[in-house]
Amino acid sequence: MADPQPHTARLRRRPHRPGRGCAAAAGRGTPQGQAGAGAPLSDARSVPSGVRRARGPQPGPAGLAGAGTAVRPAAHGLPRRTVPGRRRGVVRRLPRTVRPPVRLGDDARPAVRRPVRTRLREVACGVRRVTAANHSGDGDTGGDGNYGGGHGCEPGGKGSDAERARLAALRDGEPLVEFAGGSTPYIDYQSIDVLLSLQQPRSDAPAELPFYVLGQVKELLFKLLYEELVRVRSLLAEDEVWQATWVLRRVQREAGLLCSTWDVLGSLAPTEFNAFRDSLGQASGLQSYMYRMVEYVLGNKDPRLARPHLGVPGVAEQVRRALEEPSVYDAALALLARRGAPLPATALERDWSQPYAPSDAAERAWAQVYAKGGAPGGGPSRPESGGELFWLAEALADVAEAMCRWRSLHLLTVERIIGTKPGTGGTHGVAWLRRVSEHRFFPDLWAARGRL
Ligand code: HEM
Ligand SMILES: N[C@@H](CC(=O)c1ccccc1NC=O)C(=O)O
Repeated sequence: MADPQPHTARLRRRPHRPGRGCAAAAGRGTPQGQAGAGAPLSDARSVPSGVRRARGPQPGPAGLAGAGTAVRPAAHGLPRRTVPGRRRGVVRRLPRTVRPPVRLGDDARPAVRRPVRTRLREVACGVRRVTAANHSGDGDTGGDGNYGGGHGCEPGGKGSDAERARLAALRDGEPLVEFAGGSTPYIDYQSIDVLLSLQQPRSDAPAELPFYVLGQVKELLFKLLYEELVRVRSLLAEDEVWQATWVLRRVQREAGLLCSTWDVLGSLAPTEFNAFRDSLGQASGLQSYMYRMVEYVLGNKDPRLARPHLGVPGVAEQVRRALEEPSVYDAALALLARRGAPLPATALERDWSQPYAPSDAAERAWAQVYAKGGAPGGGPSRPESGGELFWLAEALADVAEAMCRWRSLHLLTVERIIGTKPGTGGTHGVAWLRRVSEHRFFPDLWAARGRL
């Protein structure tokens, strides 16, 4: 069987040695003592290879809560206060030093909203919760049905069908337009003001805003994918195969959404991108911890790529957990074993933080699933005949394919924009992306095709 995981296999043959060699970040800042040619820039602050020694405090709240609570250090490779630009001096904004958390405790709900910056600062200090509804519902609007109290429908609280029906009838279907407390329920629900304060391009180049916003959109989708996949893993562990399959159906669509963002980025002319590329310094999507966590939960475990995150308080713990926990694929294999597939212990009890080695037994097990699950004529069988594993296999294949598409589109778009130039993250660019896009999530599931 051809090795479907050239990347991880290569890593096994040639272990990473910190501080050796030099990155190929030709002309872009100061390389920081990287692994061999084409290896990405990572935090070279003497974190040894492996992931067991995280640096800094690690609050490590459950799930993703607390992600991004860190007060950020200066961007690598760039002076903290000035960002070199190509046109018109181009220093418009300073790098942010404060980020809001994703979720904090359910406390401290001030009745009046303060400016976003103040709130961000409070949030960063853990004083308040970003998503807390700030209305107390105390400003009665005098019976016109607008929020403000007296209707039992608190802006920050729960509504109900009956409540909404009463309100719509009372106002003859006119929208609610007055809200007490200096905010709207919409802002309060999704922290829209905070969200929309987080776009801070570093140059005046017109194409930087679309690049910036699309980058943020992708991060949100990575986060969503990660959370959904963690749920899939739990459902598989609980033998809730149909429910897991149902969530995977949605995950495929979410990954499709991720793919369509390349339509927009692909419209950037090389010259448009070059107009702000220097402002990026050594920042690279390769340093996306949310993406790394998605790769890990899907089962592509490469401990070396956790390293950039190990010095980031609040992030290190999450990345480490994603690396060390079983993946969705590990959970699927355990399920197959519980259903009688003869899988070796090496596939079922192993160090989850290490790359998965494709297995002939697993390949045969998936082939069995297709053989059993397929109705006469090759169609899917009915659930009661054990066909749920067939549906699961195809849902997993859908997600694997969607993620491969995302990577291929990335590769294609990058080739179109920067050609053969090195990446900002220290790699040879397209050559790195080509190699990582060869990886197949759930490799035995792909290999099983050759047996059917
Ligand atoms: C459109 C302009 C973009 C270019 C030219 C570009 C280029 C590159 C390059 C050259 C790499 C290899 C690492 C390096 O040396 O930097 C890379 C990696 C990566 N980029 Fe992009 N990228 C772009 C947009 C994005 C966007 C919008 C995202 C999504 C947030 C993204 C996510 C990633 C990820 C996750 C990796 C790591 C892939 C892996 O190692 O598995 N990139 N990119
Ligand atoms: N690696 C890219 C830059 C890049 O991907 C990037 C840089 C800063 C912030 C986000 C980035 N990518 C994903 O959103 C490059 O070589 O130009």
